[in-house]
Amino acid sequence: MSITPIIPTVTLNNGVEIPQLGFGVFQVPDAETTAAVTIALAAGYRSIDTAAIYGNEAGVGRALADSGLAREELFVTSKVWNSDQGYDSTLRAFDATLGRLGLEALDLYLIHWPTPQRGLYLDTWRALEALYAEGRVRAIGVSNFEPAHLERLIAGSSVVPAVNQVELHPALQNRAVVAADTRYGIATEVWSPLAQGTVLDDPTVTGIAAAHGKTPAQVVLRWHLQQGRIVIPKSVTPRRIAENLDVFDFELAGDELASIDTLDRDGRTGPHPDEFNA
Ligand SMILES: NC(=O)C1=CN([C@@H]2O[C@H](COP(=O)(O)OP(=O)(O)OC[C@H]3O[C@@H](n4cnc5c(N)ncnc54)[C@H](OP(=O)(O)O)[C@@H]3O)[C@@H](O)[C@H]2O)C=CC1
Ligand SMILES: O=C(O)C(=O)[C@@H](O)[C@H](O)C(=O)CO
Repeated sequence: MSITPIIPTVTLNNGVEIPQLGFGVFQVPDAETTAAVTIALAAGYRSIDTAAIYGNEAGVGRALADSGLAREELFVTSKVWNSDQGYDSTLRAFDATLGRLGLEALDLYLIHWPTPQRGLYLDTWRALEALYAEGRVRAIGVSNFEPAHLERLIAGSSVVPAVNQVELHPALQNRAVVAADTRYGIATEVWSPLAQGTVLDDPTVTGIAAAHGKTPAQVVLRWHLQQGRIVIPKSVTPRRIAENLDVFDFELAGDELASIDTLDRDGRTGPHPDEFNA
């Protein structure tokens, strides 16, 4: 008999609690998203990370509606895409996102990328602040914000982001961003926590996995969790969806965490936020 794990939560800077482990759906076609999210919810995930640009908010919404789970049991995140930045266009994008998801409110809404060349992330943030003030979203945050972007945002606004969702895994530990998040009281949420699978054959990781009778993916997720980070691994493979949740029955020792720390090598899988201007 499988037991549904209890997923710990992280308390955000406005008191809202977010599950520390959620389910990401980047690169999952809309038609396949309902099945993947349904499997994830049945396995015990309660937090789903999507974005307008993923084109699968409707698929997520169908799975949420069919799940039979009460709305307050779920934590749903989406993001405003770069081309929708700006005050009015962000408000319109948010309405469209809610419509596709079939929800009345979001749990977390993020600015997807700063795209600093546009010069619009402050206007975009003001729209998120308005949505937050109206109670249409329980927490607002950013994604892919470097320390300088955070500094400018916080200096020019009244709500400190609750979350900064950034690329982080053993090969790209993004220490300066984590330090800035901590300094400002922002929770770091990790995208590509498994580096899209590319760190799973590293001998340090496989050695620790063998010692614990766990998989490399479970070891990498545990490394994140024990450092307080929020993770949103993606999989469309039922066995892996369950595997990635089965990480609450073992603990890495301090020297094991430290040996994974040594794998940092600027191994970015995505674009640098200062350069990404799509
Ligand atoms: N804010 C942002 O800019 C970004 C946000 N994200 C968010 O973060 C989420 C996670 O990041 P993502 O880039 O998808 O990458 P992940 O690091 O979660 O890796 C996903 C890849 O790893 C494979 N995988 C998953 N679990 C296992 C396992 N247990 N063993 C072996 N392989 C495994 C998956 O394969 P398979 O599916 O075939 O099982 C898939 O190829 C996204 O889905 C999205 O929600 C991602 C990128 C950017
Ligand atoms: O997955 C995301 O959330 C992203 O923003 C990126 O992966 C982006 O869409 C991209 O494809 C960059 O090359």
